Amino acid sequence: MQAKVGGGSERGRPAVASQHHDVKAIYPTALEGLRCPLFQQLYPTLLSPQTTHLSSTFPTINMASPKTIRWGILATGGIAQTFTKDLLVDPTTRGVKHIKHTVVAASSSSSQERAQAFLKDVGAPSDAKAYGSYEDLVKNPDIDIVYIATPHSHHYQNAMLCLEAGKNVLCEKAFTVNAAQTRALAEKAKEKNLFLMEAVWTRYFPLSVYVREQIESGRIGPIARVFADNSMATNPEETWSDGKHRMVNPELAGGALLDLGIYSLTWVFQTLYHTQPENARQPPKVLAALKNYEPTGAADESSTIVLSFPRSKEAGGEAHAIATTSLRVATTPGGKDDVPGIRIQGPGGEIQVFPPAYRPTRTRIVLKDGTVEDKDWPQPGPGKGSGWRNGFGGGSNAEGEGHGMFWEADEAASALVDGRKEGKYESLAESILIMEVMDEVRKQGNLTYPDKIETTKYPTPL
Ligand SMILES: NC(=O)C1=CN([C@@H]2O[C@H](COP(=O)(O)OP(=O)(O)OC[C@H]3O[C@@H](n4cnc5c(N)ncnc54)[C@H](OP(=O)(O)O)[C@@H]3O)[C@@H](O)[C@H]2O)C=CC1
Ligand SMILES: O=C1OC[C@@H](O)[C@H](O)[C@H]1O
Repeated sequence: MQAKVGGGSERGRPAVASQHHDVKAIYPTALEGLRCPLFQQLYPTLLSPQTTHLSSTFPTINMASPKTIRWGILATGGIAQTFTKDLLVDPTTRGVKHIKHTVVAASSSSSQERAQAFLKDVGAPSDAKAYGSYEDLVKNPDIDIVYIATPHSHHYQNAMLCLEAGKNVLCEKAFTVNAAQTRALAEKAKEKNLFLMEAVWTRYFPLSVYVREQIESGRIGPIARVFADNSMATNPEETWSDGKHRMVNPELAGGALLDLGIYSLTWVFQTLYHTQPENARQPPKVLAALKNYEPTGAADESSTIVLSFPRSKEAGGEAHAIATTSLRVATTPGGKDDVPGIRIQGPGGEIQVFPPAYRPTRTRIVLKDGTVEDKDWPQPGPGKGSGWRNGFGGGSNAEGEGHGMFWEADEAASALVDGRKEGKYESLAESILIMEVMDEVRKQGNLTYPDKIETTKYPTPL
């Protein structure tokens, strides 16, 4: 039996970006919405029958004007370009009306000219400031939040610089080189009362929200096992023959694990860990095999991780996962998305997510009774998209799509508006736990990076 269901979009039909039900059809005005039975039951005294305008009840809420969040961009490389172009896509194209984003500054450690050229390339407002150092960027008083897009090796020092200067931070994955560094950043953010989030963009996709909801609804039963692969056949000796690229260079915390394996672990954690009630979440036991990339000595070319999550009997008992990553072999050798790199299995069936694991646009649910539900999750966009193309692993945006980095930016901006200090789909504690798992994998595989990038001493020149 083949079924097509709502949310996402059915194969071959136009995109439906939002997961929300059509509340407007039921409650045509916000005031009527607040008079619904559930709201009345929860807040019986908030609205009197005489209330005719929301402004009399919530004088500070102006529903007509979105709050604009002012971003500073730290570094001007590949992903900084993609992120910033996505950031500047009008949020209403994805149904987001309560916030807007603007770019007020960018900085490059190479030169001020490079930062200026970056701002022009991404289409930033003409009055955005260009800086030739990260230190100058964080002094700008008009920045609400800094997006950090340097190699992993530099995240700790760069994020500390921002937090010390009183800036909120969205920092690219992998958060840091090790768990001790993420812990130190989390403590600093707490001390300074600042927002801090790891930019694991995939967690914020409507597709990920849907997968977690399917698990939480219990329709395939308690999840017993997850397979998650994020691998690319890159031919590293040829592509990065001088060994200096961040993917293979130990000085830049190179290797598959921190760059690609983080997504395999993201899928394991967001399905097996994050879907559990908070008080039931327990760290997994970890067994790992790591193959070193010989030409540069200290960077993994492949890592394979077996995880065992303790669970109560009522919650289905111990659950297992296998997370894999490689720079040598691919999840889908032909570059097509025909192999489900992610399989989330319960006694009632399985949820499959098709590659790439970091930017999937297709899911399939296969139930025990033979039901198959396919869905497409195209990224909404401005009609132009960010123009992203993956230089070494294949893959690109479909015509007219955004890249999808705006979802995490929306979450960071919403958190600033709400006064929250962490991302809602991955807390700092969960980021730290995932870093601990990666520490353990490196320990079992004898992989260490140079002291200057493993240290928590700040400042340390790199
Ligand atoms: N979420 C996602 O989909 C992706 C995330 N990433 C993450 O983003 C980060 C950056 O990756 P990517 O943009 O591909 O990398 P790039 O090499 O393209 O850019 C990194 C930038 O960091 C700055 N930088 C500062 N110090 C150094 C240094 N010693 N060596 C190299 N660059 C330096 C440079 O900018 P400047 O000269 O302006 O200072 C450089 O352009 C990584 O942590 C990676 O994991 C990467 C790709 C996709
Ligand atoms: O985050 C990422 O996703 C896409 C990959 O191409 C890239 O190497 C990685 O950093």
